[in-house]
Amino acid sequence: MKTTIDESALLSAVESVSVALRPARPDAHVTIRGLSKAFAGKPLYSDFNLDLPRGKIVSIFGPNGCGKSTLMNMIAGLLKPDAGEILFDGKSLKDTRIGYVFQNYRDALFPWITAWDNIAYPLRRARMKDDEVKARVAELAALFEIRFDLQRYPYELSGGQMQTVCIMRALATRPEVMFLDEPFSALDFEMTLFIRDKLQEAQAATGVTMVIVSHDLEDAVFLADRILLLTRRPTRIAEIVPFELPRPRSAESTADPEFVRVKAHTLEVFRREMNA
Ligand SMILES: Nc1ncnc2c1ncn2[C@@H]1O[C@H](COP(=O)(O)OP(=O)(O)OP(=O)(O)O)[C@@H](O)[C@H]1O
Repeated sequence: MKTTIDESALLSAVESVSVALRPARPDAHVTIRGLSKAFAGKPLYSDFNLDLPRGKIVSIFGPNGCGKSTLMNMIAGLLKPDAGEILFDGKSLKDTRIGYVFQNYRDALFPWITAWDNIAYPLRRARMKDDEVKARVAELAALFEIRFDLQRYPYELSGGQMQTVCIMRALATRPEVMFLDEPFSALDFEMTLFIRDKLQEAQAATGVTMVIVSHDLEDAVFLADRILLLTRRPTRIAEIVPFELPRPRSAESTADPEFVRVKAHTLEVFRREMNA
C-alpha cells in the first residue's frame, strides 16, 4: 500500500527535531529556535537560532536592511514570524512582562495625556492601585533624576525629555525583557550621554535583559555586553562579540583600549560581511 506523507506534517516534524537538537545555553533568557520570515517571497530569516543571555545588554548591529528591527520586533511580538519558536525562560510572550522603546519618541507618547500619565499608563492597565502607581512613578522619577515637570504634555517637552519619558514608561511595569529600537538616533550628544548612563543604572538596578537595535557602531558597542553582528540577507549571525568592560561605562570609556579593540574588531567583521 502506498503511504502518503503530509508535507506540512513532515516539515513541522523536521522543524521540531532541529529545535530539539539545539538545547538552550545555561545563561539563556530568551531562546529563539527555527525562526523564519520572508517578505514578498524573499527569505529574510531562515531557520535562525539564537540565545539571549539573562540580565545582559545585547546590541544588534549589521548592514542596512539586514533585518535588525525585524528580528527585534519578532522577539517582542510586534511581528509574526512565518515559523519558529521564541520562549522567555521557557514561557511564551503572553506570560512575560516586556517593555518597548520605539524609534520615534515623538509618535510613541500619547499626546493627549501628561508625561506623568504616560508613565502611569501601563501600570493602570495592569490595574495597579492608585497609591502604588504614584509610588512607582516617583521611584522612576528619582532614578532618572527628573528635573522637569512631569505634569507637562509631550509637546511641551524637549526630544531628550520625551525619550526619557518613553524609557520610564517602558520600565514602569518592571519588565523582564526590554527592547529599544535606535534609542539614541534622534538625541543630541549631551542627551545621548545622559540616556546611556540611565540605561546602565536601570539595568544594574533591575537586572532586566535588554535588546538594543543600533545603526551606530559606537552606540552599539558602548552599552553592550554582547554585540550581535548580523550578515546581509538571508540573515545569519556573523559573530557574537563579547564586551566585558566594567560598568558603569562613561564617556571616557570610549578611549579605553578594550573599547577601541572591540569597536575595531566589530568594524572588521562588519566590513567583511559587507564585502561577502
Ligand atoms: N513589512 C514589510 N514588508 C516588506 N518588506 C519589509 C517589511 N519590513 C521589512 N521589510 C524588508 O526586510 C528587510 C529588513 O528590514 P529591517 O527594517 O528589519 O532591517 P534593518 O536592518 O532594521 O534596517 P535598517 O538598517 O535600514 O534600519 C528590508 O529589506 C526591508 O525592506
